[in-house]
Amino acid sequence: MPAVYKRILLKLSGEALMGDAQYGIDRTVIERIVIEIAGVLQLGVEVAIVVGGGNIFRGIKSAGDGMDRVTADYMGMLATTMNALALHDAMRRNDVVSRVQSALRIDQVVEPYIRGKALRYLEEHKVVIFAAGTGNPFFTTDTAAALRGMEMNANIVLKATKVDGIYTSDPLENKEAERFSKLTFDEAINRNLQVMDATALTLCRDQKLPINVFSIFKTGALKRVVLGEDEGTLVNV
Ligand SMILES: Nc1ncnc2c1ncn2[C@@H]1O[C@H](COP(=O)(O)OP(=O)(O)OP(=O)(O)O)[C@@H](O)[C@H]1O
Ligand SMILES: O=c1ccn([C@@H]2O[C@H](COP(=O)(O)O)[C@@H](O)[C@H]2O)c(=O)[nH]1
Repeated sequence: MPAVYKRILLKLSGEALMGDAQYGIDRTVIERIVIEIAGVLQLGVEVAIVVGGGNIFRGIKSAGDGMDRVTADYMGMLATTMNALALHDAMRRNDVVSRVQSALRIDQVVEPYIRGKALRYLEEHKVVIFAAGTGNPFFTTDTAAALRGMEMNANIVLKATKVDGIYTSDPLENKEAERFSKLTFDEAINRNLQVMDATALTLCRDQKLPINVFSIFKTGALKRVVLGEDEGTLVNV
């Protein structure tokens, strides 16, 4: 069966990378994610990735603890860069060719974000991992995923997270919550469902870029989404 999307922007939650631990990166989890990604590359799909940083550092929490918000946000963006490097390394070990581009300049470590170069890598079927979010404080990696998704002319943003879709309320806190299989952007925004930030949803709505929220822990789920099967929650106009 052919893939229904030629190019995807995969948003990987930082928290998903820590598995059952309280923080950091679980090597087994990251290896499993790389194998799932390799599966969709085999279908000929071009893969761009934005990785979160919640497993290492979340700016808004530290700002709440008294730290300067902008400083905390820069630390958060650096945390996403650590995750990007870990992912890049796991890909190398599994013979998946990838490149990391950072929205903040740290040239000795990774190359800077250059749109044309990223597009070329994707055309060459190299995975491009975008680090440091948007490069601006007061944003999130969900918004970076929407932004890079649009810049890369991706067909869809796939939010890979710990839960298998969007629910009426957080399923990790409310066992009675029910999953939506489809939602419009307006429904997702107006219901304030908290699974993705409103800036990201609004950007995707305005550019008519669909989103699918699915579980990265469910084996084969990424492939099923790419094949257009009923998996996770699809948000569309
Ligand atoms: N209505 C809802 N439906 C589904 N999940 C929800 C909902 N409300 C809150 N959540 C929570 O949102 C989480 C998804 O966000 P995620 O952990 O991917 O955060 P993130 O900030 O994008 O990632 P990171 O860990 O990189 O900071 C889910 O794990 C779930 O617990
Ligand atoms: O564009 C961006 C992206 C992220 N940040 C900061 O990084 C952390 C981690 O990102 P998550 O999306 O929460 O995984 C975030 O809390 C921000 O502090 C940013 O400032 N700008």
